[in-house]
Amino acid sequence: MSAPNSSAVAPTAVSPVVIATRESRLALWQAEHVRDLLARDLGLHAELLGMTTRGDQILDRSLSKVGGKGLFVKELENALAEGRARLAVHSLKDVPMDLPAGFVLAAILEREDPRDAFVSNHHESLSALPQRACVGTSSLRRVVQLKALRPDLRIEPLRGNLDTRLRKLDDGGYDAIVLAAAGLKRLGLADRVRSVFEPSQMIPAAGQGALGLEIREDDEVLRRSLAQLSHAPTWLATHAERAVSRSLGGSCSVPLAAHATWPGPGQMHLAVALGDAEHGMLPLLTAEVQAEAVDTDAAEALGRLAASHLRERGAARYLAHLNG
Ligand SMILES: NCc1[nH]cc(CCC(=O)O)c1CC(=O)O
Repeated sequence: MSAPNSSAVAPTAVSPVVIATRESRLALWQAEHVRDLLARDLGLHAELLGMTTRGDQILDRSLSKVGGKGLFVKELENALAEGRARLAVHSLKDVPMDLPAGFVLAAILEREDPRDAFVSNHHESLSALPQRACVGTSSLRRVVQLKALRPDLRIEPLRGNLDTRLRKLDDGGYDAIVLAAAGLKRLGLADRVRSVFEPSQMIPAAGQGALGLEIREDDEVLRRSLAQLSHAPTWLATHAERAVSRSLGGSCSVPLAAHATWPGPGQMHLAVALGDAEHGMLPLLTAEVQAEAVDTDAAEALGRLAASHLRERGAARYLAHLNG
């Protein structure tokens, strides 16, 4: 990593904090949202630096086959390393479990709706779909859970940004598609949601609906400022969720679901599911754990406990071919 001198400069009204962002409509909305929070809550002036990442350019192949989520993040990190930007805003679920050396998550913002949404022009819900209906999604996590709920469905790949996916539905290519509710809400598209999947039915991805603010580890001034924006319950819940994946050695080619909630004060409940990426033939493995989780260590310990339950139930069989 190069040693940019901007880390010595405290963020002030006169030196804007440059926010590196992808250029999809959702990414821009999220970066603008963070820019507005910096102004409103911290009195900091920020500007956006739009970037096209490799992940955005690859539309024809399943992302998991070409290098995964990291593709969306790496180019933004390069901008941070080179001092072209101070801050990168990410959908947390697209952020790999372990950041490269020299980078940290300075804050995680309060989570938007973490649920998956059923979107269709002719059908109200998954259970209302006719036999052998065609559902679009390229998320392995959604594929294995949809198959567990409705083995008769034909599940077809669906890639592209939110607008592209909705257009492909409207063009008649699918009876229904499944998308994150959070993205649709952020873009003012909540009216496209016919029904939401309760997390008990379709467990969301680790970090779904939350935004992560990434900076250089040595940018301590900005780190202290941004810490004020972090939402503690979301931070703890998403650290538990991400610890499941880290513990299983997961990448995005693993159809892993992890979702933490707060059933009582200080009490965290964590639901996880693991499917079979290769052929979807193995039954969905699930586990639920609950414990007090008042700090990051306890939250991550709960994540590791959930992972150990999955391992006891045979997770190795589901993961074996991934390392081959
Ligand atoms: N995988 C792409 C992605 N990354 C983040 C979101 C939006 C929701 C979020 O912030 O978690 C989406 C769209 C989707 O999954 O439908």
